[in-house]
This record gives sequence, C-alpha cells and structure tokens, in this order.
Amino acid sequence: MEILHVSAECYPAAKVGGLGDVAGALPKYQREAGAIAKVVMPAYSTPFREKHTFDLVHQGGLWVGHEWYHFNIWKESTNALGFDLYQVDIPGLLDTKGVYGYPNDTERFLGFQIAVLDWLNEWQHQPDVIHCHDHHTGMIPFLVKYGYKYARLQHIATVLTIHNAQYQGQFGWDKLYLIPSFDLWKSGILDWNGAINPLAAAIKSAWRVNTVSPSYMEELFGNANGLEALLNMERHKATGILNGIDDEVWNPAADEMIEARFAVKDVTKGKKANKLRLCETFSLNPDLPLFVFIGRLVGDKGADLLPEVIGRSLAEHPGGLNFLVLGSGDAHTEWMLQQAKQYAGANFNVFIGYNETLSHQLYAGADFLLMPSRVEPCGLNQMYAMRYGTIPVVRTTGGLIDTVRDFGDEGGFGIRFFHATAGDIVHAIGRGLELYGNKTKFSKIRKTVMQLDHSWNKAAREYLNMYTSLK
Ligand SMILES: Nc1ncnc2c1ncn2[C@@H]1O[C@H](COP(=O)(O)OP(=O)(O)O[C@H]2O[C@H](CO)[C@@H](O)[C@H](O)[C@H]2O)[C@@H](O)[C@H]1O
Repeated sequence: MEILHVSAECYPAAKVGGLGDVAGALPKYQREAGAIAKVVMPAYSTPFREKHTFDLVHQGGLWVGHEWYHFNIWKESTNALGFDLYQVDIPGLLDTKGVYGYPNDTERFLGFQIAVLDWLNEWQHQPDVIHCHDHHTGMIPFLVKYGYKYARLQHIATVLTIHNAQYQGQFGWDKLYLIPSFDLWKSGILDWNGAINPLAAAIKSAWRVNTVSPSYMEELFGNANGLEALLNMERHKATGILNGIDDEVWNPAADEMIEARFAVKDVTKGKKANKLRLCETFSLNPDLPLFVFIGRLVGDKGADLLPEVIGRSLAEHPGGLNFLVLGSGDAHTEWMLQQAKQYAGANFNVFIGYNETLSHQLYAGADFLLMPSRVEPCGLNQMYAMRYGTIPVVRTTGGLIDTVRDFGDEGGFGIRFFHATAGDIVHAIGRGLELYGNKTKFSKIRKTVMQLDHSWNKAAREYLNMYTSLK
C-alpha cells in the first residue's frame, strides 16, 4: 500500500499550526505500520530548504489561467523526516517566505495542485492513495475524477482529511478559467453557496472524507461553517479519526529544546527546573501556579477572551497565579494582550510571535494549559501539554472532548468547562488553583497525564484500514 500525502505544511520543513505536525508525523507512523507513505508539499523559501539537499526528480511547465510557470519537483536526499519528502518548486508562485496570507493564495495553491497532478500523470510509478489535507489540496479529488488531462489517474483512491472546516478556500466563479479543463457539466460539484469552494468540491469528490476526531465529525453535521447540509449528504463516507502526537519530537525525556529533561519518576524536579528558567526569562514568580496559552490568536481558539480572563482571575485571586501567552494572530487581540500587562503587572507576560523552541519550553515549564477554543477539530496542544506533565484546562468541544476527561469524573485528569465565556474560564481556573493547592492530588494527576497513550500508532492503523476498505 503506497500513500502520497499532499499538504501545504509539513513539520519541520514548514509549519504554521497543527496541519504541519500531522503531515510531518502520520507518514512516519504509517511506515512503521507497514505502508509506504510519502509527502508532497510546496517548496517555500524557508531555512529548511537552505539547510537540506535535494535531488531533482521532475521538471515541467503549467498554466494557471493565462500565466505560464516552470516547475521542479525535488526530493529531500537524506531521508531527514523518516519518509520521502517531495517539494514542488514554482518560481514566482510558491517561493515565498511564508506559507499563507498572500493576495494570490488561490493561484499559488492551484499551481501547487496542478504541478502535483501533472507530475503524477507522467510518473511511471503511481501511489494507491492520494491523501489530501484541507482546502489547499481540495481540487485534487475533483480533478482526478473530472479533469480531462488526468484520466490516467482516475483509478487512484482519493481521501480528504478536514483539519479545520472553518477554512474552505472559496473563490469567485470569475476565476473558473484558472482550473485545468474538465467536464463542464460537472461544474456544480465545484459550487457551494454561489462560489467555487475547494473544500466542498473535495468533500463531494473524494472517495472518503475524515476529520481529526470523532466528536468534531459529529459537530460538523450540525455546525460546519455553512457545509452542514453537504456533510449530512456525504455522511456515508465520512468518519472521525483522532490525531496522535509524534512522541519522538514531543518527549520530555529527550527534548533538546527544554532546560531540564525529565520522565515520570522525576517529574517534580524536572518541571520545577523548567518552570524556574521560564519564569526567569519572563520575569514571573516561580512559586505561583503558571497558566499558559499557546496558539494562533484567533476567535476560534478563544484568544480574544484571554485579556478579560487574566484581569478577572487576578481580581478574584490577587497575586495568586501567573499567566504566560505565546501566540500571534488578530492585531486587536495582540494589542489587548500587550495592554493587559498594565493591569496584570508582574503576574502576566506575553510573547507575540511564532517560536517553536519556546513552545516546548512552555509545555515543559507550565502547570496548566488553557484552551478556551470555540472550535477545536482535534487540538494537539493539550496532548503535548499532558506529555510534559501540564494539566489541560479546556472547553468541552471537538477533539478536546475525546482527549480530556475532567478530574471531577471517575478516572478523570484534566479540567473542562462548557462555555467560551470569561466567567466559565475563570471558574475553571479557580478549580485549577484548588487542585494545585492539594499537592498529593496534583502530583498524582500530573503523573497520570504524562502516561496517557496519545501516540500515532492507533490512528496510523485506522487510516490504513480506511484505505484498504476503498480497494
Ligand atoms: N506562536 C506559536 N509558537 C510556536 N508554536 C505554536 C504557536 N502557535 C501554535 N503553535 C503550535 O502549532 C500547533 C497548533 O496545533 P493545533 O492542533 O492545536 O491547532 P491548529 O488550529 O493549528 O490545527 C488544526 O489542525 C490540527 C491538526 O489536525 C487540529 O489538531 C486542530 O484542532 C485544527 O484546528 C501546535 O504544535 C502548537 O504548539
């Protein structure tokens, strides 16, 4: 069984969020489970490209509408990721420093998908499954089925994983000419609510669709940013498979990025050393319980609630806890968090930006991780946090339901709350403080969360079973 994953991100070559983590880990575990798994992604101008060597495996040219581009497909030559990594290099289109957020993102990702399909079309060797991730690759299942040029690929199974249905990649019908020619009778398949919608087109065209947790799959049938009816129609081919975490990258006993490495047996000592260093860096008192938030500062993550939560918690427990935030995103939320320093004084600090090393240090040094997400398809942060002995405080939604059980319930180990409101979050933080005060219980839960099995092995097998069922 050979699988080609197509993704806009793949850690460590390029990562903006959880998609990068998944594309960088799942293929490795699929290989361990006996399959051949490869990844193809865009060749952005990142430090990764400068630091690694590549072999040229294919050259071609393609049209995106009326623009002609030359493209190269490169294969990373040292097997640095533990699987074959291919990068699509399209000068003038994909050689950007960043991944997303350019005015021509529609053209950039169409170019990427066309290059992948042209390459597969001419490649003697073909995979059994093309596994597409999110809307940036959503035209592939459609074009494999209906693109005139790609008839040779029609027998290859296509799978779509929805990492986040909030983002669908819509563009206007005036840009139809950008898409390689296909049976125009099928143009309705591209449409959702009067626009060309790559995520909807992929949901309609892929052989199988999955989301990254069973609970999020259920939620989408009732709330999918406009795609509810479509997902209900396609329910027969939709399923939820819970993400895992790469326990080679996220391992407190071997993590080179943290101050002190530790395992379950020396968790108290290890956490203390990491917390001390973190608090020194951010001028926080290490004797207080530390709540952190790591992530994109956007409404879906509930980041806009943080300034009020910080203010109200400190009003309820004056000088009783510290907050540290790592993230970037909405300019207003970033500004509000900077302002929060004025009223939170020495009990709060924030790092605005993206910093992979610092994220490891926060998971290792914190006592609690806050995730007040309004939408959380799976969430990896809570699983990373638990592996590093940090107790998650999460909203009861999506994948957080499938991975965190409240410590008030039989066998529970985290803290859950229901509403994305400052009141509910502050209450949950209060429960965290009580738990922190009960040293025996706190230490027991810390050890419990570190030992939970969130490895990719189970999910890797579930994906392989899904592919097998398609043949
Ligand atoms: N400023 C920063 N500095 C350093 N690291 C940062 C950072 N901001 C975020 N990160 C890192 O980015 C990743 C975020 O992953 P998540 O899965 O929590 O969210 P995301 O919404 O990106 O992913 C989507 O896809 C994933 C994968 O399927 C789903 O789990 C999730 O629910 C869905 O929204 C983590 O590795 C985190 O540490």
